[in-house]
Amino acid sequence: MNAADKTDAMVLLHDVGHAFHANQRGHDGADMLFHGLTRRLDAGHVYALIGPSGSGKSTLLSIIAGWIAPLEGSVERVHCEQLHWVQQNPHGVAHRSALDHVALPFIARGERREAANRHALGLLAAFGLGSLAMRRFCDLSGGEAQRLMLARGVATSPQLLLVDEPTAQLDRHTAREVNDHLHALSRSGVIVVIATHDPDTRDACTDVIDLRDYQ
Ligand SMILES: Nc1ncnc2c1ncn2[C@@H]1O[C@H](COP(=O)(O)OP(=O)(O)OP(=O)(O)O)[C@@H](O)[C@H]1O
Repeated sequence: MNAADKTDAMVLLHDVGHAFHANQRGHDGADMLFHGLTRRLDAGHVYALIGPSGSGKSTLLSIIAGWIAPLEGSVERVHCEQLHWVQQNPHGVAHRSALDHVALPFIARGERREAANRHALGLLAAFGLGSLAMRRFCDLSGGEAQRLMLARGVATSPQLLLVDEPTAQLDRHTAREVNDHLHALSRSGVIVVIATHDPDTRDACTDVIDLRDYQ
């Protein structure tokens, strides 16, 4: 997928607020995790979702995904039929190649193996994994495996890609390898939201949502 495939998908957050516990409610939002969050999320943008630990980043990802109903406000997902969530810890099939991991979503959508491999190789290259296409998942480094998960996420052709702390488990050098390739996400034409503590990840994104602005 590239910018030419950009969709008119969007997510509209209307005055969204959330609290899990009764004692977080009822003080005009003062004790909410966050409140009053109104934003429009557009395709082709990569949003860094930042804020201190416990401020509600993962919670907001789940609200955007529709897995948690916000206590206040509402979320409109327009043309967002397909979403993909990239977890903190890369999960793959140990003895399958990197290429297999990214080609499979194309094959599942009905592409023949040759076309699926061609599309998968394009995505692997975009995430700096072109030379590792035939390497088994179990032989990839942590940073390579995380980039593979991002490439596979794009391969599933979602309108909405949610990424939870992609560099949290990585050392600085490996984290930089991941951050250096995040621009490939903005070219994917997908709405991407990345919860992160990493200032380099934040800087690699096109937009920032800082939960401190909604406390
Ligand atoms: N299902 C739940 N029930 C009750 N409380 C919850 C639930 N999920 C999260 N919380 C609480 O809500 C707060 C926000 O959690 P969340 O995981 O969204 O924060 P975060 O900003 O992603 O944190 P971190 O940066 O440490 O991952 C925390 O105090 C957490 O304990």
